[in-house]
Amino acid sequence: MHGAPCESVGVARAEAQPNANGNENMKTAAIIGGGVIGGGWAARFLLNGWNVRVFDPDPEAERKITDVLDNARRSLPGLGNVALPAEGALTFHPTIAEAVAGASWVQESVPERLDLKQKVYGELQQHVARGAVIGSSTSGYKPSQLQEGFDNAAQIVVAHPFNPVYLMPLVEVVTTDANTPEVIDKAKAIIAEIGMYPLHLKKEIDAHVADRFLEAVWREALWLVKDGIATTEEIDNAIRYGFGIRWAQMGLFETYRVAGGEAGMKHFLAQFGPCLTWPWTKLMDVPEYNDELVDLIAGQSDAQSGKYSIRELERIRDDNLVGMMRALGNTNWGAGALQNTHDKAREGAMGLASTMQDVADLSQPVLTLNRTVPLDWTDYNGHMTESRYLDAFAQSTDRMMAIIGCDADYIASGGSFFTAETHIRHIDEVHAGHPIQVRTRVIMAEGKKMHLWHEMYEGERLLATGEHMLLHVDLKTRRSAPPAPHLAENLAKFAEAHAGLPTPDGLGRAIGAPR
Ligand SMILES: NC(=O)C1=CN([C@@H]2O[C@H](COP(=O)(O)OP(=O)(O)OC[C@H]3O[C@@H](n4cnc5c(N)ncnc54)[C@H](O)[C@@H]3O)[C@@H](O)[C@H]2O)C=CC1
Ligand SMILES: C[N+](C)(C)CC(=O)CC(=O)[O-]
Repeated sequence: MHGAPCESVGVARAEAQPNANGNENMKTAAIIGGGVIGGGWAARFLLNGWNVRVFDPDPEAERKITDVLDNARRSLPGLGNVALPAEGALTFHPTIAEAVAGASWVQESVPERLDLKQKVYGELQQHVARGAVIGSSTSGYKPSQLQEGFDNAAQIVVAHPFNPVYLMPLVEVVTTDANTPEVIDKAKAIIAEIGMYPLHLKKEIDAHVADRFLEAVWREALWLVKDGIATTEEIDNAIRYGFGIRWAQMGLFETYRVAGGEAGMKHFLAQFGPCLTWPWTKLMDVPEYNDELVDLIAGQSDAQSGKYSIRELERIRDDNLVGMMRALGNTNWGAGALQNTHDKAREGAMGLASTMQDVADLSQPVLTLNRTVPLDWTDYNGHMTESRYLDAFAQSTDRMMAIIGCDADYIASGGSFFTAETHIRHIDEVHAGHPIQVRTRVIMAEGKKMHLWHEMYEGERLLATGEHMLLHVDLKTRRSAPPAPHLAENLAKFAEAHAGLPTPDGLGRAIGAPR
């Protein structure tokens, strides 16, 4: 179970959350082929609250999906700043007909062989409800090749993901004239709902967009190794110490625009356009695929990374992906901005209020944080590190400020709160991947002062308390000043309502002077 909103606090008025395992209102996805990619799709849907039904003839499929799910449960819940809904139910089925029953999304991820995929589509045509979307994970085939000869062509689209599907947001959506606008809209909406980014291509093309880049880079890298210019490790270093980091945040064109200096892209093109006719690339020329090439590449790869198991590499990759995407979230850019938008859309459903009107019961502490401890919040002691307690409480304070009306517009108009004093007590430890919630009380609101009391819980286990004194300031003079009347009024409502609650244990505590 992941982060169900707590019932006993002043949570936002929210739509009822579906509960795990068996709620018939839950959405259902069918996964046909549960290998590397199908397993990733299964995890993405499950952790976003969907029921998942799998068909895969491999007797090892259940174990393999469980392994992928372990990785996903470890990394995805902490990616965003809002808890995920309760997990759906995962079931395995002996036939395609049984697996697709009740599914509104069917994702085909069988091996990349057109004859095999078409055989599967023949069965899907007979059993999938016509209102459902059928997405194919194919890396290279065009949707017209998958639709050909089937009378349900309208519901078949390419939905090409990236590995690991549970963390990577991009899905290339490729359609044809056979697809109805309803199917395309539904496909895009469901992809967005599970936290991904649907990139709808203007036309179909072999290998879509991203794999064409990857193929070009891959071919050139194989040449560089074959010709003895660089090893696999040196090529990886050229990417990870160089353009790979840039690409992750600005892509290709925006990066080159900046590289053109003040004159931007035109200057960049004037400077580097002529290189297009220089012998910088062998892109159209493919190295011969033979045992010698395989031994060379695989041998260097073993020497480079053989000290790690694939499982270890997956975890290193996932830790890094989560850390990078969370860093991009702090600057609200690229994949981080996408995650922030996804979080924002789910706040209400997870019991988090944004305004006074959202708060169902003013007399109770307000739920101001409902999230999972992310991988990058832990330290060498293997638990959430101390600075993140302040981070979490600061997020709670920000939400409380927004609720009383000190939102982005108010701050832009010149008023805000500064924290004058903080006291945090660490009561119990908590680990990455665990759900935490903060409940907040207004202890006192007088003139410029706002005195807040935060309690952090995992379930009903108290983890920490934070006592914070804030002062309202005029951002022009940088001096304390009275808040706008509507803020003062809202704060007073909370202070009055919370005054009826028992005095919190530890309120006003200081670290005593040495005796
Ligand atoms: N591995 C990657 O990096 C990516 C792969 N893809 C695409 O995803 C698809 C699947 O690739 P992977 O997951 O890598 O392959 P995989 O080999 O890991 O998994 C394929 C799974 O399909 C199952 N299978 C075989 N025949 C089946 C059938 N008739 N019905 C149901 N299941 C069947 C196999 O038992 C296996 O578990 C391919 O189209 C591939 O191009 C897309 C993005 C990335
Ligand atoms: C190698 N590949 C063509 C299967 C890769 C993809 O399709 C996307 C990815 O995850 O890199």
